[in-house]
Order: sequence, then C-alpha cells, then structure tokens
Amino acid sequence: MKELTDSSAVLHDTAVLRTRLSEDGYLFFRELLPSGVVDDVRAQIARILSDSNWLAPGTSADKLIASERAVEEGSPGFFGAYTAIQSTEAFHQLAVRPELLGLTSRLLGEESFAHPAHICRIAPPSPGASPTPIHQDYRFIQGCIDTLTTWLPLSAAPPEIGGLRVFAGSPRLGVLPVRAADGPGMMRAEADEEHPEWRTASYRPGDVLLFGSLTVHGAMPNRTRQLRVSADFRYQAVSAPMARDVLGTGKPHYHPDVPDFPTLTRGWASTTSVEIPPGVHFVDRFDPRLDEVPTPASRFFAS
Ligand SMILES: O=C(O)CCC(=O)C(=O)O
Ligand SMILES: [Fe+2]
Repeated sequence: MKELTDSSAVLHDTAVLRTRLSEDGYLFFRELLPSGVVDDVRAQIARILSDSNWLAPGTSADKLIASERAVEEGSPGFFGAYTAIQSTEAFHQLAVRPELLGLTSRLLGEESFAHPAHICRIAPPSPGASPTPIHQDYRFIQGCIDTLTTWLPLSAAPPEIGGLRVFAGSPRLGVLPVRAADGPGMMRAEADEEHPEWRTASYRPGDVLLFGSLTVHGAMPNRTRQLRVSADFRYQAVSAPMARDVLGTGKPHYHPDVPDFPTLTRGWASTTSVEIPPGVHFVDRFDPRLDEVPTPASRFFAS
C-alpha cells in the first residue's frame, strides 16, 4: 500500500494544507503532538486494561499483549474497561490540545470545537475481532459536512497491528451507499478496497492523521498479539450545525452503556474538554443506512 504524505513541512501554510485536504481528503503530520503527552495517556489506559485483565498475565503493560478477555468494542465484557477509559481526564484533554484545535480552526477558517464524544479504540487481534470496515464518517456524525476527524495512534502502530488506511481522493465520490458489515460501526461503504490510492503509514505516538467526513477510510486487520490503542476526535466550526443525539446532545461515546459526563468527570480538575461551546445550533439526525443521502456542499470538496 502507498504511504501517506507527511505534511509537517507545510504545517503553517494554511493555503497549501487546504489544497491538499481538498485533493487528497486527508492530511498527515508526523510528531504533531509531544510523544510524552501521548505516552502518558497510553500508560493510564494500559493501567485500566491491566486492572481489567485485558492484558495477558505476566506481560508488561508496554507491550499490551491481549488476554482472552479483550473483546471487540460494544461486545459483552467491553463496557467496564471502556467506562474507566472514558472517565480518564487526560484522554479527553488530548482532544482539545492547542495543536489540534489550532489546526482545525485554521483549516475551517473560523473557531472550531471538538465534539465531546471522544473515541478510544482498543482493537484486539483479528480474526477474533473484526477491523473497522471502510466507511465515511459523515453517515455516523452527520450535522455538517465539514466536520474534520483526527485519528491518533496512542501506541506504535506498524501496518501489521492494523492502523488506519485512507482512500486518497475519495471525497469526490460523494456520500456512498452502504451495506451491513462486521466490525465497529457495522456498515461498509461501497468503495473499491483494492484501489491503488489506499494509503497508510507505520504510525508512532504523536503522529496525527486528519481527514474529512467524506473520506473513505477503515482499519486493517490486527495480525499481532497486541492490542492496538488509538483515539479519534471530531472538530467542526462553532457556526456550523451539529447533529442532535437521540438521548440529548454532547453525550459520551457509547452513552448510555457508558454513563453520562456528570459521572465520568467526577473529581476532574476541569470539564471544558467535554463541553460544547455556547451558541452551537443542532439539527436532527437521519437514518445512517438510508440509500439516498444527498451530498451537502462543502468548503473543501467539490462533488
Ligand atoms: O480506529 C479505528 O478502527 C477506526 C477509526 C475511524 O473510523 C475514525 O477515526 O473515524
Ligand atoms: Fe471513521
């Protein structure tokens, strides 16, 4: 598979970044975040995984070798460990790092904020667990088309551990039809899995992959014995609409299997990392499996 293009050298050139994002559908930055900050979050998550017996007995927390108890997200046995991860303040603070808010604000051309549903992925080895099928985030996130996703490896992710791959140029395909599939999200976009423009990298903590809501992407199978740990966050302009959740707005990922923020944030120093700024307006959700979803106009992608 082709390599992702590293845009670190043009990090401060917003015009070049916008052009790359519209043409390729993604931006990749090596070491955008201090690796020490990411390592600290991983250490806190590793502690939770160890205390939940998700790590093989006798292996070090660094290696994250999976035990039999490590399960795919959403399965029975998942929510104890995941709730503890979701109550980890340092994990949520990653999402509102100035490097990420600054980058997304520059790209959007106005102030951005992070959706509070910050996602942590703990991907067990395949074939026991299925990798995230290829998809476009727009069907899941909705609201406005110009929502940007960042994907961050929290542990080293060489291709064999099944990190993210993106289909460069795919935003020009518009909102694609979907079929039911196994793995996180449970639906697969109708796109060419073998296209030569699929790209990935051997990721390291501190690296950041950013993409648009129409960019087709998915995870690769985890062919190691280790857990793959990563984070994904969503950013939008304060002036743009956000999709209302069925049970309210700005809830945690997997709420209500994961308790709401008043419980998760007990004892935190600050809850601003999980708050939606005042003035954001909300729109209803559509059924994400609908065949015909019109492609709204984007400030980045002409369709
Ligand atoms: O990490 C994964 O397996 C899926 C991530 C993803 O789909 C995303 O970041 O939008
Ligand atoms: Fe996604």
